[in-house]
Amino acid sequence: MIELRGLTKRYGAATVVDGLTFGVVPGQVTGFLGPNGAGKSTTLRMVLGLTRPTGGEVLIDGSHYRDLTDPLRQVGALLETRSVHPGRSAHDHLLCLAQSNRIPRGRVAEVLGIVGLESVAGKRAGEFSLGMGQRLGIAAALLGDPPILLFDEPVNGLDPEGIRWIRNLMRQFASEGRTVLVSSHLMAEMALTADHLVVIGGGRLLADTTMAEFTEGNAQGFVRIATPEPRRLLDLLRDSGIAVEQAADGTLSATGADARSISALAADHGVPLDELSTRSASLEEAFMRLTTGTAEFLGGAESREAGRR
Ligand SMILES: Nc1ncnc2c1ncn2[C@@H]1O[C@H](COP(=O)(O)OP(=O)(O)OP(=O)(O)O)[C@@H](O)[C@H]1O
Repeated sequence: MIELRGLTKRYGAATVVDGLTFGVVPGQVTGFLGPNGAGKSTTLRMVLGLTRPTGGEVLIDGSHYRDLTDPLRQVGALLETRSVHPGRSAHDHLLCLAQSNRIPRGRVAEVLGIVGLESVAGKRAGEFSLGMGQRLGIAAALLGDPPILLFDEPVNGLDPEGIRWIRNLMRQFASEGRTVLVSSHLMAEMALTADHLVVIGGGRLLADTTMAEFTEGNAQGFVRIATPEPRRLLDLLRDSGIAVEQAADGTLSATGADARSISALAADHGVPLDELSTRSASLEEAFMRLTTGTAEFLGGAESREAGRR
């Protein structure tokens, strides 16, 4: 169990983690989601005692990280920036870690097996692909067979096969009763991996909910309408109490009414329709709505848009 209580980090005038309070429980995958720069890595580094909080605290099974008697056996972590000596083989890297943490050397072969690196155990880590490097990082996190595992953006840059492998591994760890906290900036990925969701933006807690609740509350349907008379139909829909927005391409999106009643309304007023289709909003859109304005780095048009806000 990990408990964050009012966890805060300031760098100069910037508050990058702002009073975070939430718990991460065993037996499930908790997704830690937020746009780039939201403060996820800083939070995870504070959990691991690598960055000192400005305020608040983190408890790991009731203790601060620095007070853990055998940290590698209690918490395993895969961070974004890893330090592996490029000239050292995967096997030797793990052996070195095991020896300095009083972990039996037999465990090295076990973890190499779990992550599927046995056949390249003698190869220099500097020659590893990104996916193999991730596997090695996970092997290191597993060395002490810890009940708590943290993963910072573990699927970044991986191919679909690698992503699926990591996803299954997380689920397996959770089913073994471990506490699994995994950060990501990809909602769709979290939807496939996490049971519980903690969303942050601008260092603040935006949501702490089960994945099921988030999906139910946000995967709201809407009706997309294309018409040569969008302005007229927009007014008609609004006058009937139907919430409707017009997109940049001129199409309308209506919520709170089904396609049949919109079609009837348009027919009654002689408004021609080119398209009428029922769509479901993606979780990615719900995530964007939740975090809009908090993202530090958005691409292209979105970034300029955010800059104007
Ligand atoms: N050592 C530091 N000194 C000053 N600012 C920092 C430091 N470390 C992080 N920051 C800032 O803190 C903010 C949060 O960064 P952090 O890496 O925790 O976010 P993140 O959610 O993990 O983002 P990403 O997905 O891009 O890794 C950013 O604005 C970053 O520039």
